Amino acid sequence: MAFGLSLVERINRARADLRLGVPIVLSGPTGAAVVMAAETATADRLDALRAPCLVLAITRYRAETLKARPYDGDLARIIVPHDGGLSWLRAMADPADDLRHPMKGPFLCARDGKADLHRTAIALVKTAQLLPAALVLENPPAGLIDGAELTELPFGLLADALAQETQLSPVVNARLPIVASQAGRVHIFRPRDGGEEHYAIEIGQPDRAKPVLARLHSACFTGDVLGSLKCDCGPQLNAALAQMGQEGAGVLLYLNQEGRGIGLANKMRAYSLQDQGFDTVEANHRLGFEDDERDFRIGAGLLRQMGFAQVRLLTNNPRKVAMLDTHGLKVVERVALRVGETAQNAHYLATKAAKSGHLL
Ligand SMILES: Nc1nc2c(ncn2[C@@H]2O[C@H](COP(=O)(O)OP(=O)(O)OP(=O)(O)O)[C@@H](O)[C@H]2O)c(=O)[nH]1
Ligand SMILES: [Zn+2]
Repeated sequence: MAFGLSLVERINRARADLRLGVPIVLSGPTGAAVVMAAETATADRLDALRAPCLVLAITRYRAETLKARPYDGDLARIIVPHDGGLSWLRAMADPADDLRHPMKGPFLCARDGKADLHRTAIALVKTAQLLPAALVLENPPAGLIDGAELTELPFGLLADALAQETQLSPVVNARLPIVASQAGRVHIFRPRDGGEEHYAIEIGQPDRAKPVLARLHSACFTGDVLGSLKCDCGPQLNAALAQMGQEGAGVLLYLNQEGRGIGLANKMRAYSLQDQGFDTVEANHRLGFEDDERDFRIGAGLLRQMGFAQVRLLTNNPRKVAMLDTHGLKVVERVALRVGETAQNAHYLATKAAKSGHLL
């Protein structure tokens, strides 16, 4: 069975399928369910799935915006109406036109039976960085999936597998002199689950026996690369590296968790909603996401793997401090990082302080 796929490998295949618009199958002892991401569904595949019990699973945040009943607490199961076509589906998943077409209901929401399968379907779609909305057809007719060669996942093992801490392996490291320091070194780490690679920029040779000046920086293409004035990421990145350069030692983790973990496409959807007047937290919620979808365990794991046990953490985000503390890193000091305030990001920073607990 050398070529038999492990669960992690199958989950990754499923993720790629969902991005392609290909359905996947979740199977358990009581039967199977077909799952397809709303964002990438095609008209013919939606028609193939059509049945009276076809459900669109969305998170409670999206349900609140749509005024649908989240009977399952954290999610709602909306029965797909018989005339609900692709444009209905897209409008349910994507809030871009909510303001132009505010009333999409009334909706019929399922409340019988369990929602575990739907919860897992949404979690899978999220990890594919698609809009968090999934079509779920339980007990599909045999003819629909037989011979279709769809990726099949054992439903019972999925929730645990998805919640597991990402294991990262070092790939390579090489010297990289940068403006902040001649003694820079970039390390590349690759997750064993086929997900995003993450990077560590080590400045100097930090003493592993002492607290290291550290930053967990989340990727921000718009801020780090383009010099966006909507956030403070670019100046924070440069200021953190500059301080490490001045002190002669430090480590900056560049975590590929763009858009607080929702991916660049979804972040730009959030920006488009911000253009309609919503703040950064409201925009995430209207899309159906939590305000922060990042897994900070990745940063903790990387620091531990690099031999660090204590940090002086450059951040204004108390959640980062708390997460490191609970995952084996002692934060001996929080070092404030307040740079890059502009007229354009004042509201964004104020929202993070008011709603996400950021320290001023
Ligand atoms: N979803 C979403 N993500 C955003 C928005 N603005 C910036 N980001 C992302 O937010 C992340 C910024 O994270 P960090 O720089 O770690 O900031 P933080 O959590 O405020 O913590 P500190 O900077 O350490 O204080 C990056 O991944 C950005 O891409 C936004 O309006 N919506
Ligand atoms: Zn940014």
